[in-house]
Amino acid sequence: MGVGLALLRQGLVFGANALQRRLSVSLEISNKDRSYDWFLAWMLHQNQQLTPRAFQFFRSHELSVETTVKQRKNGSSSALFNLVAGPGTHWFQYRGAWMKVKRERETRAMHALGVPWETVTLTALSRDRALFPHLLAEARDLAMRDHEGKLVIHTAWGIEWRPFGQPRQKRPLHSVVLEPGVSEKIKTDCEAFLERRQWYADRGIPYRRGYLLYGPPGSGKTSYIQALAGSLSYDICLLNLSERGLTDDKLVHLLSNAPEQSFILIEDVDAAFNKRVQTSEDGYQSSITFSGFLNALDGVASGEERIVFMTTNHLEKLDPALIRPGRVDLAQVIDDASPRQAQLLFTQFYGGSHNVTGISDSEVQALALRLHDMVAEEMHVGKRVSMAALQGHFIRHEAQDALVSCQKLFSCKPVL
Ligand SMILES: Nc1ncnc2c1ncn2[C@@H]1O[C@H](COP(=O)(O)OP(=O)(O)OP(=O)(O)O)[C@@H](O)[C@H]1O
Repeated sequence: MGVGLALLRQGLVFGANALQRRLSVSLEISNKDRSYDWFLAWMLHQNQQLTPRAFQFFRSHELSVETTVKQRKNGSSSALFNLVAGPGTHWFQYRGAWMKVKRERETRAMHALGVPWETVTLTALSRDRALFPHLLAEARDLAMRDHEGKLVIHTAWGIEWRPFGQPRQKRPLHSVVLEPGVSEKIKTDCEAFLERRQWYADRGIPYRRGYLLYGPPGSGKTSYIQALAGSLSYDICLLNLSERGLTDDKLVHLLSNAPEQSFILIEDVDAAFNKRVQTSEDGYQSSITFSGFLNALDGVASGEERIVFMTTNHLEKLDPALIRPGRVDLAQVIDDASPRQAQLLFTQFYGGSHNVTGISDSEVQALALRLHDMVAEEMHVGKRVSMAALQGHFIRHEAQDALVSCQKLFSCKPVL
């Protein structure tokens, strides 16, 4: 009797397993893969839409919170709390099939950035294998739709690039006021490069272009690069050379595996390689070497497109090896406010549709002209002001008052 029952039990277990194998398909997605974030965002989206027949969560008791901070136009911000399926088991229905989501977190092993490894295992109670590609394609399309018309900033995650934060509203290129012709020069160069892929291939020249924007802090270097990326529908890959754990090998990998249609942005490149030894402010010496960095910039000769933007406040500190043609093809100074730039920034700020001060546009123009003359006079005696300082000043003052207290913003600075 006992033997019979044991056999029956074993038979049932075997049968149930066989049935499960035949009637269900499973898919494992780890947070090493890009589709992991897409899938979680898709789950969240479905949960918010709550289209009961297409998608339905069993009332789950294991939740995680995802907080998104949204900046409003008036500068204030609000936080949205979204409850997503946390580690544990959840069920939902997709295209008529029940699906089990098992989200697991590995607590012992951590990712280099202190993020635990995670996996979600999806098991569909259906024999239809096409469900997963459908679901993943939906999740990817949703993520792409979210990014459409927006600027995505990626940062390095170990040897991978991952989107950092929410996609941002693109900044119009004209809102970064540079000296006449400078923006056009850089944009035209970049566009000409993008049209010459075949030209490079025919001559066996690696298809890459390097830009260096140099000048004092707050002159608009970063803002311009981001606005340019947005105007060309490119993303930004922000590379921090001082990051702990970054090695020469990882750098080569990151530079050769940047997402398509993206600029690689390396800020303050002088700080990273002062005197060819790489140190950060707290004295930490990373394992990247200067020659390793140059090799990574050169990369292996390949047809892959690569556009690198570097910025610095101190051109004189850069090693000539770094700024030779091939590594830096176009170097452009982006300086403190010129009289013309200050005038334009003023009219952009207070004039046209932004005119909420009640003064006429011609009065705004007249004030802008006075600012133009003030900047010219100050420059004459060796005093200058950054565009960032002017912007900050305009934010705090009405058009009529802006000029009164403007003078104290100027300080003596060496001319580049
Ligand atoms: N030329 C400019 N036109 C419009 N706004 C500007 C300009 N320059 C700076 N700003 C404003 O000042 C702020 C700082 O600018 P940004 O970070 O681009 O300067 P930066 O040159 O990259 O500075 P740093 O060298 O310190 O990194 C931004 O909010 C930007 O809007």
